[in-house]
Amino acid sequence: QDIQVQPSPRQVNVTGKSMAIPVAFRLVGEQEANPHAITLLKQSLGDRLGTEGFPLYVGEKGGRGVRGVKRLIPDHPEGYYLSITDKAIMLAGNDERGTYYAVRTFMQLFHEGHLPFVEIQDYPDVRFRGVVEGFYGTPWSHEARLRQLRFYGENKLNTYIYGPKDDPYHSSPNWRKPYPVKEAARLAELVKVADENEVDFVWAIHPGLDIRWETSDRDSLMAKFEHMYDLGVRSFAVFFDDISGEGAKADRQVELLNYIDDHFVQVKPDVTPLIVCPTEYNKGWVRPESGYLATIGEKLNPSVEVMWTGDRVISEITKEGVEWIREQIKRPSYIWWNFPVSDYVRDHLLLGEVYGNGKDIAGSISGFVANPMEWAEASKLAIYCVADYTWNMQSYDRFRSWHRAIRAIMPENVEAFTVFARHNSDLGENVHRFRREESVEIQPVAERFMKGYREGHCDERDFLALQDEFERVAEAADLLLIDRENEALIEEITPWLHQFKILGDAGQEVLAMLKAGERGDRELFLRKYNHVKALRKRSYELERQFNQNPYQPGVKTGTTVLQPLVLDVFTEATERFNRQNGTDLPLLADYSPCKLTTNVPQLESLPLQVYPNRVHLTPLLEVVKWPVGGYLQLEFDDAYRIPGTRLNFDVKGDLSWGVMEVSADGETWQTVALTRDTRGRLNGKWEDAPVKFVRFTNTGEGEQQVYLREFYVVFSL
Ligand SMILES: C=CCNC1=N[C@@H]2[C@@H](O)[C@H](O)[C@@H](CO)O[C@@H]2S1
Repeated sequence: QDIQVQPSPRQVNVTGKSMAIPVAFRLVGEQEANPHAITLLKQSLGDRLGTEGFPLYVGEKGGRGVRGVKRLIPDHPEGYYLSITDKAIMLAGNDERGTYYAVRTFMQLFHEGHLPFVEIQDYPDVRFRGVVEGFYGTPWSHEARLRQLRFYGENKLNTYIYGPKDDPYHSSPNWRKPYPVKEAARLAELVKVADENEVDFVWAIHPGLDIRWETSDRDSLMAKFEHMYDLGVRSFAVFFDDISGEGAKADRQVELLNYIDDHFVQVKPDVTPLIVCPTEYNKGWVRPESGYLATIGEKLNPSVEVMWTGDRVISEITKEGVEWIREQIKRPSYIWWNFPVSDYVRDHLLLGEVYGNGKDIAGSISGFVANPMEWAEASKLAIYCVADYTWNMQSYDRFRSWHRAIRAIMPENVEAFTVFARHNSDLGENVHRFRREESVEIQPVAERFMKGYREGHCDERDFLALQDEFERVAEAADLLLIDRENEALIEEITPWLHQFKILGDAGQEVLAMLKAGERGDRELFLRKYNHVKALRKRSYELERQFNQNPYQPGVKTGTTVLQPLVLDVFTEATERFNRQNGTDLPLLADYSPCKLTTNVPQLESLPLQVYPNRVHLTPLLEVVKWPVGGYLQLEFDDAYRIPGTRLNFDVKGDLSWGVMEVSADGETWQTVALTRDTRGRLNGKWEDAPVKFVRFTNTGEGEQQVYLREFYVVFSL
């Protein structure tokens, strides 16, 4: 039988034979072996484990128990040798963590009451593997973190980096302060559970927003690290990302990091290498003239790990890309992979396969950690696949891994969760232009069917296939809504499950409406027409009710294939009905009264949030570099009054370099006076003749670095 072990082991030799699981095991090596490995064994074997019975040897290279197989143990960090024969079981680690991983693998080999005779030699491709809780948005809860750490133990991930942007003790204003008692106790518990699961708990600090390059702040940072050390933390990181101004200076950063390395990390006996998240953390943001990366490469202690997100903020990691950055920073990079993070597309769930990263990058990276969604349980799908990919890249198979992840996370509802995940994986339009495949199997059917329908014929086979898919969508939503095996996951995705149910119903009904139209059954057509409109309205209301955040409020599902199909069929069938019957039933307008044009590179594909009388620009998390002459322009489909407009760039000082103007024709422009309110936001309004254009331009002397915190325009006829 083929051995199903997660992550996929490197070298497996099976003999095809197996034995019944012994009723008792004689454990050899308990005193010397990694105690967490022993604890795990006891948990899984229970009272079968004792001093009599089938010999079970456990221990690290050099230990008495595993003396005989010393040369079979892979000489790599966290490597292990495992063998099961009719004589004995051997679980031998190259180091303590290797022994723990040998036990993790051993536990997966019990199935159908048999133990296969097998020999495994295994070790990971990537040294540091895991997750960085580094997203904007609601930080994970304490319980969610505890579940994550146990999940990492099961999947041989050895790193969890704590760096939630919205934790005020990680970032400004309280990075200088110790945690309050309650939070401190919870962090101490996380460190303990991480340890039990052989996970390095890395505590990160994000001081760059307001750090002053003086000894007082340096001492504050050192004191905070001492405070975290006292809580049990043995791994540390400093994040200098998403900042501008003083905090972004490379030589200052390097001076501080080397000081921390020399006076803290290197002097404590048990602290792992310091990790830094640089300000220029992707190739798209590198300014050769700034010499930032050169300073890092030449002056930063070689023992410090440097994080990197790839060619862009959100990007696939390629061999060429990691070799380029390795040249710049004079060391392997520690990849911060921005997937499945969704803090820039918060109305979407990213449940698709993990793909696009090179299988040949292991030699040029020291770490690979995934930045997840604020939905901890839902992120486990991608995290499971990252565990498989980073442990054994060459054997990684994106579909096999994704399918096994679903089985691991929702064993009671594999089919339903597969349908749900299949149609909730793309991001839709977004400022980073990062997209993922979605609804891959049904997409060609939908495209072919719609093309044929527009040409006047309705392919019966495709019709039935689409109807079947929408039925499966509706079934999956209901099955998952009542699922009790993973309540934390269902709680996270419930808004999307309701939306998914509506989508399944709407799809079936719009196809029934099409059929009624084909048969000339007016009465039935109108019934279906009204039902689909009702479903669309329910969907719209659901969007207004759940997941309200200032960035991408709402609940999107099936946005790449299924939703557009429902809209296309509805529009086509309704237009036909109107022509045949001389009626003018309204279509489901998805038009937008406003479009954005800009010459500021980072704003190019910025989605707009359009409401009945307001249009919002999606706020950005990163620093926006606004060049001289850079403008951002909204063009409306009609002339409107502008009773209010607001912008907030979160910059100190005044905004004398910028001007807001309106125009009726795009030729002649009038300036809109802006007044600053108590929270530093600039407000304006235009009450004269209605206008079609609103724009904001940098008319100053130099490039400006701003945060696009808020920019909206209220318009009314
Ligand atoms: C290597 C450093 C990466 N630092 C980053 N900080 C930001 C993260 O906090 C965001 O979650 C992520 C996605 O919006 O974008 C950049 S990535």
